[in-house]
Amino acid sequence: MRVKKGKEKKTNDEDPVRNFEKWKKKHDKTKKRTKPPKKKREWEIERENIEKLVGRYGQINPKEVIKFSDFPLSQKTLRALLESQYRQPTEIQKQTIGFALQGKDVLGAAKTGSGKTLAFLIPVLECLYRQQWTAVDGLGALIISPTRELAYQTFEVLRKVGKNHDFSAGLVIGGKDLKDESLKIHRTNIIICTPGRLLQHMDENSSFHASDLHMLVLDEADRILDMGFADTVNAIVENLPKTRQTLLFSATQTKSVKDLARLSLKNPEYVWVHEQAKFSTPATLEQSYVVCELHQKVNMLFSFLRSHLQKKIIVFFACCKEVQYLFRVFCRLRPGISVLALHGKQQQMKRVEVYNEFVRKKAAVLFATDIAARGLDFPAVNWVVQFDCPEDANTYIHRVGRTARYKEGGEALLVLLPSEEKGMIAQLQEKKVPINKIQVNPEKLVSVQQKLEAFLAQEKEQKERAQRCFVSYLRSIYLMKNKDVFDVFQLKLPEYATSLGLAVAPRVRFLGKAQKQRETAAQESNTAAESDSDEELKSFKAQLRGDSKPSTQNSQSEEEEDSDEEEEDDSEEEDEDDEEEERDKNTGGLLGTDEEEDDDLRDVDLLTVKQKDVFNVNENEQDEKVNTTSFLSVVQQWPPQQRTIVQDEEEEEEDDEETSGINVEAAKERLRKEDQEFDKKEYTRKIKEKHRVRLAAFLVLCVRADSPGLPLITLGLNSGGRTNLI
Ligand SMILES: Nc1ncnc2c1ncn2[C@@H]1O[C@H](COP(=O)(O)OP(=O)(O)OP(=O)(O)O)[C@@H](O)[C@H]1O
Repeated sequence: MRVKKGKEKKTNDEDPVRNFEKWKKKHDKTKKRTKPPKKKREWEIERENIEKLVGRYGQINPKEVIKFSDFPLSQKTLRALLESQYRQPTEIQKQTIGFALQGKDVLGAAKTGSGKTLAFLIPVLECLYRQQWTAVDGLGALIISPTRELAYQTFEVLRKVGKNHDFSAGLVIGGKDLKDESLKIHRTNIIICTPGRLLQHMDENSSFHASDLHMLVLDEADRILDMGFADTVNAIVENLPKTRQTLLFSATQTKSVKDLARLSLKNPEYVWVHEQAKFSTPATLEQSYVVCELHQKVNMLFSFLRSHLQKKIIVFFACCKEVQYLFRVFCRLRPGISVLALHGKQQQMKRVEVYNEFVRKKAAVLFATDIAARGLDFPAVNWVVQFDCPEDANTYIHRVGRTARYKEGGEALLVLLPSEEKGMIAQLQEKKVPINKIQVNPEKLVSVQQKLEAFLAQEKEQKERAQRCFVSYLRSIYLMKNKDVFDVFQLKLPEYATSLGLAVAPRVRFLGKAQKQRETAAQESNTAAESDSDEELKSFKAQLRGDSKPSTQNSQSEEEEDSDEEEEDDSEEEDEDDEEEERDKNTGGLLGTDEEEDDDLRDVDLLTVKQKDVFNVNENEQDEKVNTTSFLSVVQQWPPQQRTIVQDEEEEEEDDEETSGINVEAAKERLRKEDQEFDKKEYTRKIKEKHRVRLAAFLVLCVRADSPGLPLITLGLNSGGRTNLI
């Protein structure tokens, strides 16, 4: 058996064909083992992915896009969008992202709240991703925002949607040591900045260079221009490489936006999403206006807040001093809802704090100047109340744009003086804003004047604030360009002063001067009409007439004079703002809960709305007429007969306690005397204060130079969204 086996084996080994087959098999195996298929490196895969994406750019058809994933976007961006709950692009995003990916310049205009921020952030991220941009490549994209708040907000969105990328991003908005910022800027890939600060870096920071910049974004271009940054932006644009791509976004199409577009864009694609739209404001926004005498406005606002305790409301005012004063007194009046204030005289950190607090709160009222009007995205705002008439229809549109954002519903109430109604409504009509006239139920109107008088009698500082509020409001009206809407001489000043709690209207020097100029001009124009034969004299008088109008220059000098004074107490006021808010948190803000049940009922009650379709939008509602007479005949009474009606008993008692020790008539008399003395003392005080403030400002500057501030927060947008302060 053994021999046989051995024999067989021998025979096999000797077969050359078999041996060759065996050898070949063995050799092949070895070969495979020694040379595994080549694994592609990460950057190669990325490059292939990029090539595939770019290959699809030409086929983008906005009409076929439903989800973000229908765009050829990187996985890193798509994942972040999904994680941030952005699934379907809005119209402006659908229509602009394709062009921007293809490398075209874009001029995009769309209603407020329509999603313009993502329309430029996605292309920015994709542009740098395509270039495989890294930290060492420096500045690749620049986003210019009109205000610090908007820059901050855009930065927050960028952190969300860019978290899977490895780019660094920085916020350059001023307020911090330039040198410190300079060191970080050149290592930052995406900079979000305000125009003034950026130009300062370009001018003063030798290490700043933007020679490799790929993309420039001008966000809220209309606002940038309105704020007087046209020259600054032009100077910035001149310093940037011509090869860059530029995206310009605006909520409104004005002539100056088109001028800027001509200067900064090359053969742009114009995307005007709502051009054909019937209305220029979101369809989900319900808009109304009410005509109210100036001296009833504070009462009206208080009554409004009392009937909307569970809502999130923004109230827009004409000037900072008005916000400062009314914020304080409203905190003390305890409307039953948390009151916050946001205005330009607050320091940056404070503004960010207030912004975040209002974002967090479910029900609160934010008193704000137009600083909050554009671009700021506060979630779930139910109401926008325009306590003071906006400068123009565009400002109106921006203000109301703080509510009814991204398919949400919202309501807007515009408060107009009788003298403002005709001019402003005509403007809104022209701008395709559907707005209905409504009226306030006079029975539900609560008068707070006695309480204000009592506050002012108790605190001299409060009285001075009321006086500054009075003067500042008049100045803001006086400075308005559109005299068809804003006529300061039609305002009833004594009544207005009383409505703020002042016994006597403060003297307003610029109004006195303007009044004299008006009279002179009127006389001269009469004389001119009589002597129309003398051409030379006529033109001279025409010149005089021109001079006599309240010119901006004149008013500016007044403004400067007063602004010195205004700045005096800023830091002081801010501290007090904090204190007052603290007090509010502990008191007034808590009152809301009791009122929850009948909130909606009162809402209906105060605005017993006899809606009138001013633009004949709803033809079948035409028979509902507005009846303003009953309301006005009651509310114009003086002294006011009404006392607070909408109050719970507990509070009524508390209020009585608060005011019971005060004889209001005696207090008024005392105030009157004080006011007489006030004018005399004012001049001396101002001079002293100016010296004090200059010294204080100098000290503050010295301190600030050492203290850390917000502005340059350079963040790595790397995976996990870690925040790296560099
Ligand atoms: N595709 C989307 N899906 C869901 N929500 C979105 C989308 N795009 C934007 N939003 C949300 O809509 C709101 C408005 O967006 P954004 O602030 O970009 O509007 P905007 O057009 O810039 O407004 P404004 O002109 O007032 O600045 C934001 O809360 C944003 O998170």
